Amino acid sequence: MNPTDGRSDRPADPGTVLREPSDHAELIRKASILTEALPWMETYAGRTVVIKYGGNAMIDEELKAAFASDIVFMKRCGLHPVVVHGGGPQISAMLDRLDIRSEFRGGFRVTTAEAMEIIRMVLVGQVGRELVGLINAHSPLAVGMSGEDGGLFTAETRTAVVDGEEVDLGLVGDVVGVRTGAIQGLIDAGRIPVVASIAPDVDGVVHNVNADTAAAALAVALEAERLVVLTDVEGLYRDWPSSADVIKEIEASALREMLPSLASGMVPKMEACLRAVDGGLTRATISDGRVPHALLLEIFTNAGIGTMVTQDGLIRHGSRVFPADTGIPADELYNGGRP
Ligand SMILES: Nc1ncnc2c1ncn2[C@@H]1O[C@H](COP(=O)(O)OP(=O)(O)O)[C@@H](O)[C@H]1O
Ligand SMILES: CC(=O)N[C@@H](CCC(=O)OP(=O)(O)O)C(=O)O
Repeated sequence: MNPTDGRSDRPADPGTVLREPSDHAELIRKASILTEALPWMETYAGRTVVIKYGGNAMIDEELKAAFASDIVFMKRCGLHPVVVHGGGPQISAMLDRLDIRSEFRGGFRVTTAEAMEIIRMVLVGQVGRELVGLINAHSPLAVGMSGEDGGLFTAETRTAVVDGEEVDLGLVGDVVGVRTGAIQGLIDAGRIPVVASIAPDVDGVVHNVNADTAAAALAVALEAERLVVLTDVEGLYRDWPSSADVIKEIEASALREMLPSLASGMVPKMEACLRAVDGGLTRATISDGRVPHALLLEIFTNAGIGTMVTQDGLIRHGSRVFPADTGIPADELYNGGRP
């Protein structure tokens, strides 16, 4: 990408133009945004951040391009982004075109062997390819892979519980094993892994894994610093669908209590956040992927956006979350100190 893009309105010699006071205010505002980002860059430098990019947040071309540039921005700031993508709407569209019926139970797609072939084709051959292309339009950093590559994921067939009853989902899997070697190799080589959420079981039978589930399993296995799930709502609503009251922050135990009352796509998402914090991440966030550059706002600003799920017993200072028993003065923590 041409680094002078967006600067074409700049005078050839900025020194010849006396800027209006309002320009100064605008410039100071821009500078303050950059300085706000600095402690976050320091905190996250060299750290792995797993980002789940949901199919519903992927249907707008401009948003997709903004997402790709955010990922490259993170990489250039010294973070190690790892993308796990969904593709639910894209899978549904292709299954419809081919006249293959599919339904969701408890937030998971009931998957026949026939549907599985299409799901694999759409996730690996279509959605993943497109994301890799969008990132690589900036720099050739992204490498696509799926849970089948390098033995990344091992799946086990899972069921769902709907209205207290166990439901058979067909070839839907949970991730029971993660071999991080291939991903770590890519990270070490300066690449950005872009992962499709399908996975073979021990017999090599490929399963359809919800992308939130896959992202959480990968974040835990990589001992990632953050899991950010981008979706098509502002966050977790308290009384959805009757209210749009977004829960800004919730501890794992409170979320566990809320889980049985959640509906549709939020079930795998919140299960995934719990899995991440139970597995050692201090927090996992659901952010609104419909907001351009939501990822930058979540990672590099003090306020962040969306719903943050934290381990129990964490304290907050600003929007940063640290274990309560670190004994480190809050001011030090706020300035980028790590427990
Ligand atoms: N409590 C809730 N708060 C927010 N959204 C909810 C809630 N319960 C169910 N949902 C639904 O979950 C959807 C997000 O899940 P999903 O469609 O699978 O997204 P994605 O494609 O990003 O994985 C929302 O669009 C909303 O319809
Ligand atoms: C088992 C299951 O439901 N798998 C999902 C996989 C894709 C996905 O998770 O896509 P989103 O993130 O866009 O929802 C599906 O078939 O739709």
